Amino acid sequence: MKLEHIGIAVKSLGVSDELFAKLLGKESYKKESVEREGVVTSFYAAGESKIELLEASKEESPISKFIDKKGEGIHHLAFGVDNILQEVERLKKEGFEFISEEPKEGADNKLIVFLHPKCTNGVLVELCQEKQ
Ligand SMILES: CC[C@@H](C(=O)O)C(=O)SCCNC(=O)CCNC(=O)[C@H](O)C(C)(C)COP(=O)(O)OP(=O)(O)OC[C@H]1O[C@@H](n2cnc3c(N)ncnc32)[C@H](O)[C@@H]1OP(=O)(O)O
Ligand SMILES: [Co+2]
Repeated sequence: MKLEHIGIAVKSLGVSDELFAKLLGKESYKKESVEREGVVTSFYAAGESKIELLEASKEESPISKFIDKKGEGIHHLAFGVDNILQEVERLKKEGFEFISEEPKEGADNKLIVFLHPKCTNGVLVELCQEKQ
Protein backbone atom coordinates (compact mmCIF):
# COMPACT_ATOMS: atom_id res chain seq x y z
CA MET A 1 0.00 0.00 0.00
CA LYS A 2 1.16 3.53 -0.68
CA LEU A 3 -0.08 6.76 0.88
CA GLU A 4 -2.34 7.96 -1.96
CA HIS A 5 -3.68 11.10 -0.30
CA ILE A 6 -4.27 12.92 2.95
CA GLY A 7 -7.80 14.31 3.32
CA ILE A 8 -8.10 17.66 5.09
CA ALA A 9 -11.47 19.00 6.24
CA VAL A 10 -11.85 22.71 5.56
CA LYS A 11 -14.64 25.22 6.10
CA SER A 12 -14.07 27.10 2.87
CA LEU A 13 -12.30 25.84 -0.25
CA GLY A 14 -11.97 29.41 -1.41
CA VAL A 15 -9.91 30.33 1.66
CA SER A 16 -7.98 27.03 1.93
CA ASP A 17 -7.17 26.82 -1.79
CA GLU A 18 -5.45 30.17 -1.50
CA LEU A 19 -3.54 28.98 1.59
CA PHE A 20 -2.43 25.63 0.12
CA ALA A 21 -1.48 27.16 -3.24
CA LYS A 22 0.85 29.53 -1.33
CA LEU A 23 2.15 26.74 0.91
CA LEU A 24 2.89 24.26 -1.87
CA GLY A 25 3.86 26.82 -4.52
CA LYS A 26 1.37 25.43 -7.05
CA GLU A 27 -2.30 25.53 -7.91
CA SER A 28 -4.83 22.78 -7.30
CA TYR A 29 -4.81 20.41 -10.31
CA LYS A 30 -8.43 19.33 -9.96
CA LYS A 31 -11.70 20.30 -8.28
CA GLU A 32 -14.47 17.76 -8.12
CA SER A 33 -17.81 17.47 -6.38
CA VAL A 34 -18.78 14.02 -5.04
CA GLU A 35 -22.45 14.49 -4.25
CA ARG A 36 -22.98 11.11 -2.56
CA GLU A 37 -20.24 11.89 -0.02
CA GLY A 38 -21.52 15.43 0.42
CA VAL A 39 -18.16 16.98 -0.43
CA VAL A 40 -16.38 19.23 -2.88
CA THR A 41 -12.70 18.36 -3.23
CA SER A 42 -9.60 20.15 -4.40
CA PHE A 43 -6.42 18.18 -5.14
CA TYR A 44 -2.74 19.12 -4.91
CA ALA A 45 0.17 16.95 -5.99
CA ALA A 46 2.68 16.46 -3.14
CA GLY A 47 5.56 14.25 -4.29
CA GLU A 48 4.20 10.77 -4.94
CA SER A 49 1.15 11.55 -2.84
CA LYS A 50 -1.65 14.13 -2.85
CA ILE A 51 -3.46 16.52 -0.56
CA GLU A 52 -7.26 16.37 -0.84
CA LEU A 53 -9.04 19.42 0.59
CA LEU A 54 -12.66 18.62 1.51
CA GLU A 55 -15.45 21.14 1.96
CA ALA A 56 -18.97 20.03 2.95
CA SER A 57 -21.57 20.47 0.23
CA LYS A 58 -24.56 19.72 2.49
CA GLU A 59 -25.43 19.92 6.16
CA GLU A 60 -25.39 16.14 6.74
CA SER A 61 -21.95 15.75 5.15
CA PRO A 62 -19.38 13.83 7.26
CA ILE A 63 -17.18 16.90 6.82
CA SER A 64 -19.71 19.23 8.52
CA LYS A 65 -20.06 16.81 11.42
CA PHE A 66 -16.27 16.43 11.74
CA ILE A 67 -15.65 20.22 11.69
CA ASP A 68 -18.43 20.81 14.23
CA LYS A 69 -16.79 18.31 16.61
CA LYS A 70 -13.06 18.68 15.98
CA GLY A 71 -12.58 21.76 13.81
CA GLU A 72 -10.65 21.93 10.55
CA GLY A 73 -7.73 19.54 10.07
CA ILE A 74 -6.63 16.08 8.96
CA HIS A 75 -9.76 14.03 8.32
CA HIS A 76 -8.44 10.79 6.79
CA LEU A 77 -5.50 8.91 5.31
CA ALA A 78 -6.05 7.15 1.99
CA PHE A 79 -3.97 4.17 0.89
CA GLY A 80 -3.77 3.16 -2.77
CA VAL A 81 -4.22 -0.55 -3.48
CA ASP A 82 -4.14 -2.61 -6.69
CA ASN A 83 -7.16 -4.77 -5.86
CA ILE A 84 -9.62 -3.22 -3.41
CA LEU A 85 -11.82 -6.33 -3.04
CA GLN A 86 -8.80 -8.48 -2.16
CA GLU A 87 -7.63 -5.89 0.38
CA VAL A 88 -11.09 -5.74 1.98
CA GLU A 89 -11.05 -9.54 2.38
CA ARG A 90 -7.48 -9.54 3.71
CA LEU A 91 -8.19 -6.80 6.26
CA LYS A 92 -11.48 -8.39 7.38
CA LYS A 93 -9.53 -11.58 8.14
CA GLU A 94 -7.14 -9.42 10.18
CA GLY A 95 -10.12 -8.20 12.23
CA PHE A 96 -10.61 -4.70 10.76
CA GLU A 97 -14.13 -3.26 10.45
CA PHE A 98 -15.38 -1.43 7.39
CA ILE A 99 -18.00 1.32 7.37
CA SER A 100 -19.22 -0.33 4.16
CA GLU A 101 -17.45 -3.20 2.36
CA GLU A 102 -18.92 -2.33 -1.03
CA PRO A 103 -16.52 -0.12 -3.06
CA LYS A 104 -18.15 3.12 -4.24
CA GLU A 105 -17.09 5.88 -6.60
CA GLY A 106 -14.76 8.42 -5.06
CA ALA A 107 -13.02 11.45 -6.54
CA ASP A 108 -10.14 11.49 -9.03
CA ASN A 109 -11.23 8.27 -10.83
CA LYS A 110 -11.10 5.97 -7.80
CA LEU A 111 -13.14 3.24 -6.16
CA ILE A 112 -13.10 3.68 -2.41
CA VAL A 113 -13.99 2.05 0.94
CA PHE A 114 -13.51 3.31 4.51
CA LEU A 115 -12.38 1.44 7.62
CA HIS A 116 -14.02 2.55 10.86
CA PRO A 117 -11.76 4.83 12.92
CA LYS A 118 -12.60 2.87 16.08
CA CYS A 119 -10.50 -0.06 14.73
CA THR A 120 -7.57 2.05 13.42
CA ASN A 121 -6.40 3.99 16.48
CA GLY A 122 -8.95 6.76 15.91
CA VAL A 123 -7.76 7.47 12.35
CA LEU A 124 -10.26 7.29 9.50
CA VAL A 125 -8.61 5.17 6.76
CA GLU A 126 -9.72 5.07 3.13
CA LEU A 127 -8.60 2.43 0.61
CA CYS A 128 -8.67 3.45 -3.03
CA GLN A 129 -8.13 1.73 -6.32
CA GLU A 130 -7.77 3.32 -9.74
CA LYS A 131 -10.94 2.72 -11.78
CA GLN A 132 -10.28 0.60 -14.89
C1 LIG B 1 -14.23 12.74 -2.12
C2 LIG B 1 -14.55 11.33 -2.01
C3 LIG B 1 -13.59 10.53 -1.18
C4 LIG B 1 -12.26 10.34 -1.92
O1 LIG B 1 -12.37 9.93 -3.11
O2 LIG B 1 -11.18 10.56 -1.41
C5 LIG B 1 -13.43 11.02 0.22
O3 LIG B 1 -12.40 11.18 0.80
S1 LIG B 1 -14.96 11.32 1.01
C6 LIG B 1 -14.57 11.86 2.63
C7 LIG B 1 -15.84 12.04 3.35
N1 LIG B 1 -16.52 10.78 3.53
C8 LIG B 1 -16.42 10.06 4.66
O4 LIG B 1 -15.79 10.47 5.65
C9 LIG B 1 -17.10 8.72 4.65
C10 LIG B 1 -16.67 7.87 5.80
N2 LIG B 1 -17.05 8.46 7.08
C11 LIG B 1 -18.18 8.09 7.71
O5 LIG B 1 -18.89 7.19 7.28
C12 LIG B 1 -18.50 8.80 8.99
O6 LIG B 1 -17.93 10.09 9.01
C13 LIG B 1 -18.03 8.00 10.27
C14 LIG B 1 -16.52 7.88 10.34
C15 LIG B 1 -18.71 6.62 10.31
C16 LIG B 1 -18.50 8.80 11.49
O7 LIG B 1 -19.87 9.04 11.30
P1 LIG B 1 -20.89 9.17 12.53
O8 LIG B 1 -20.82 7.96 13.38
O9 LIG B 1 -22.21 9.57 11.99
O10 LIG B 1 -20.27 10.46 13.20
P2 LIG B 1 -19.94 10.81 14.68
O11 LIG B 1 -19.59 12.25 14.67
O12 LIG B 1 -21.06 10.38 15.60
O13 LIG B 1 -18.64 9.97 14.97
C17 LIG B 1 -18.60 8.72 15.60
C18 LIG B 1 -17.20 8.57 16.15
O14 LIG B 1 -16.25 8.58 15.07
C19 LIG B 1 -15.31 9.65 15.25
N3 LIG B 1 -14.95 10.19 13.93
C20 LIG B 1 -15.80 10.70 13.02
N4 LIG B 1 -15.10 11.10 11.94
C21 LIG B 1 -13.82 10.83 12.19
C22 LIG B 1 -12.62 11.02 11.46
N5 LIG B 1 -12.63 11.57 10.23
N6 LIG B 1 -11.45 10.63 11.99
C23 LIG B 1 -11.42 10.07 13.25
N7 LIG B 1 -12.52 9.86 14.00
C24 LIG B 1 -13.70 10.24 13.48
C25 LIG B 1 -16.05 10.65 16.08
O15 LIG B 1 -15.16 11.51 16.73
C26 LIG B 1 -16.81 9.75 17.03
O16 LIG B 1 -15.96 9.28 18.03
P3 LIG B 1 -16.42 9.26 19.56
O17 LIG B 1 -16.79 10.67 19.87
O18 LIG B 1 -15.22 8.75 20.29
O19 LIG B 1 -17.61 8.32 19.58
CO1 LIG C 1 -10.29 10.80 0.41
